[in-house]
Amino acid sequence: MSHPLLQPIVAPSILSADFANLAKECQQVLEAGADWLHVDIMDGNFVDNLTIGPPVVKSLRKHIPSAYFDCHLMVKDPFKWVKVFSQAGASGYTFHLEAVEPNPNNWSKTSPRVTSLCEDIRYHGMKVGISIKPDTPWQALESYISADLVDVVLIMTVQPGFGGQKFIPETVSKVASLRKRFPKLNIEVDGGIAPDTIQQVAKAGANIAVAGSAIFGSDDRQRVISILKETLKASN
Ligand SMILES: O=C(CO)[C@@H](O)[C@H](O)COP(=O)(O)O
Repeated sequence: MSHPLLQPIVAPSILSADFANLAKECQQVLEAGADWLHVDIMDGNFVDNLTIGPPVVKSLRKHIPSAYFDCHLMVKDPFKWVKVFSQAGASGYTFHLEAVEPNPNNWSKTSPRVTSLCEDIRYHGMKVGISIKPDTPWQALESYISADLVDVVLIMTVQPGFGGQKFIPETVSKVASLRKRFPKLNIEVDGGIAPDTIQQVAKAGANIAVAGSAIFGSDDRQRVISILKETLKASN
């Protein structure tokens, strides 16, 4: 039952939207062709920034009942928020491997904590995502994907914490290795994704692109979304 989503998807990161007009901004990018809304949840602990919490997702869900809210939890304790985000209306719940298993020496093993978190997310009716930072090897995810515990893998192409950073090209080889190993896996990339960087990640095998500043900072959001989508389509 995993990987039912595999298709080109563009997910604007609402972190770069005008928060005072958030519902309108979300509706506008969806009308401009976006597939998902990417919601960056930061707790000022796992990363040095504080952003959106469950009440915001709940309000947005009320205004936009049909949207796919792709929630990216950059938080120290992702176990704590599963139920509350599910009740708020999150569609996908992506946590960081490094938050659950901070010791790199354990990344070659299967962590029962990671397994049980994946199961809990599914139990609460959300798609399961695991994210890794730029320096974390893709192999750390291998056993969870093989065990069919994961719907989406989120490869950070910048250090998590802030929008508007420069894309890290060294992350592209991780996408390529994952695609080679798992031809049907949903691979999402996030950070510095724009019309001038999408080509390399799409060619490497990413099928889901998150973009914040490139979309919300543009005068022609529809055009940016279309370039990202067409580039993903051409490579998938
Ligand atoms: O998760 C994060 C940052 O931690 C991202 O979702 C960024 O918010 C994407 O923003 P851009 O790099 O596209 O501006």
